Amino acid sequence: QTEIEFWHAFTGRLGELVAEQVETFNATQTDYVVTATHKGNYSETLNAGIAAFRAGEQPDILMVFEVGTATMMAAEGAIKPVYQLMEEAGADFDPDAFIGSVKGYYTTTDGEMLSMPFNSSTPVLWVNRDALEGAGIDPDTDLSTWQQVGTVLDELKAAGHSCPLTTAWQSWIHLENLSAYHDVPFATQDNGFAGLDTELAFNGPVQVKHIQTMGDWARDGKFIYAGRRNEGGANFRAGECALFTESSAGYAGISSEAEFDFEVRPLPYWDGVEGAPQNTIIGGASLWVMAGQSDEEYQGVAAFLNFLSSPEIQAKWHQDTGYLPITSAAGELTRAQGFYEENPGTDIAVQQMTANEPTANSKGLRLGSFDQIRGIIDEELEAVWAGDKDAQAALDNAVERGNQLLRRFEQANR
Ligand SMILES: O=P(O)(O)OC[C@H](O)CO
Repeated sequence: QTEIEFWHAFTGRLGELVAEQVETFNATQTDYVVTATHKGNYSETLNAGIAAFRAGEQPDILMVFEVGTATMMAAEGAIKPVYQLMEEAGADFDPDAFIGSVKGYYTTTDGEMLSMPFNSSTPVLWVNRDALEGAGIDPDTDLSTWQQVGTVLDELKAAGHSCPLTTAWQSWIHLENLSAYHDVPFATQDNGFAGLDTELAFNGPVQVKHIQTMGDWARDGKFIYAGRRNEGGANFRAGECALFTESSAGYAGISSEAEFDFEVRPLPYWDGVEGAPQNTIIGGASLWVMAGQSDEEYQGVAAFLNFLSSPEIQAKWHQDTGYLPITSAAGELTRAQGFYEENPGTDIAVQQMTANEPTANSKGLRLGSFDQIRGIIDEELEAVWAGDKDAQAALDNAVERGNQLLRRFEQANR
C-alpha cells in the first residue's frame, strides 16, 4: 500500500470526525493508506508544512486555513496545483461542482483551482437560549442587528450575567467579515484579488464604529474577551456565555457538548449601513498538495481528495461539523435527507453566504503574510478591549503596520 501523509489542524470533536473520514477512505480500498497527523493549530500547521518543505520532508497533503491562501499560491515550487494533479491522475474532477464563493477563493484569476476546498465555514451568532430566559429575556427576541444585540447585552448585564457576549476569531468575524457584510473594503484592489499592490483599508467609519462599540462593551463587562482563536468556545459550550460569535463549524463541539438549549442565528449587522447585510465570506481551510511526491502518491492523493468531496461524504461532513456543504450536490443531498428540517438553523450559514451576489468587497480576501497581519490586528484589538487605545488609533496603527508586511510580500513575489 502507498502511504499518503495528511497533516491537519483539528482536535476535539473535529479531530474525531476527520479521523472517521480517513478510516472510511482507508476501508474502501486497498491501494493506499492515508495517515492523518495533527500538527497544532492552523498557524502551527502552516508553519510546520513550510518548515518541512524546506527540509525536504513535506507531507503529501497540508491543511491550510484561508488566511494562508495567498502565501501558498505564491509558493509555486512547493505545491502541486490541484487542477494539474487531477489532470495527470486522470481523475474525474469537476471544479464547477463547488459553490461559487468556495471555488473562487481557491482559484487563480486564470481559472485554475490550486487547492482542494474541504472545510469552509462562515461566522454566525450562537445563542444560549437558557441564558436569555434566565435573565428574563424572550429567547426568541430579534438579534438581527447589532443595535438589538446591544439592548440584549444591557439586559443581560442588568440581570447580573457574567458573560453576555464572547467571540472566537476576532479579526475574521469583527473586521474581515464585518467589512464584507457591510460592503466596505477590508483592503484595496478588491481585497487583494486584483493585485499584490493592495493596501489595508479596515480603518473606515463602519469598522471604527463597530470596534469602538465592542471596546465599550468590553469596558462595561458585556463583551468578555477569551482569546485570538476559538478559546471562547470552551466558555460558551460550558454554558457560561449567552451569545457567541463563532464559525458555523462551532456546531461540531457545541452540538456534542452543550447541556443547554442552543440556537444558531445569522451574524448581526448594523442597521442603517447602506448595502448591509451583503454576504459573509468563507473561512476554514483547504487542502494543499505538496510538490516532490511520487506518481503513486499523487494517484492516491487524487483518489482521497475526490472521496472527500463526493456528495455522501461531504454531506455527512457538513451535517456533523457545521462546515458549509461546499458542493451543490452535498447541499441538495442534505436537504433531501431532511437534515435542515430536523435541525433548524443549520442552513443559515450557507444562506448568509449566498443570499446576495458578492461584490468586490465581499468575495473574500487574498493578502500575503496574512497570518502575521492577523497577529498585528489581534494585538491592536486587544489594546482596545483593555481600554488602552481607542478604535480609530488601534485600527490606524494596524493598517500602517500591516501595510509594511504587504509591501515586503509584494517585493518578494513580483
Ligand atoms: O474555525 P474554522 O475552521 O471555521 O475557521 C475560522 C477562521 O476562518 C480561521 O481563520
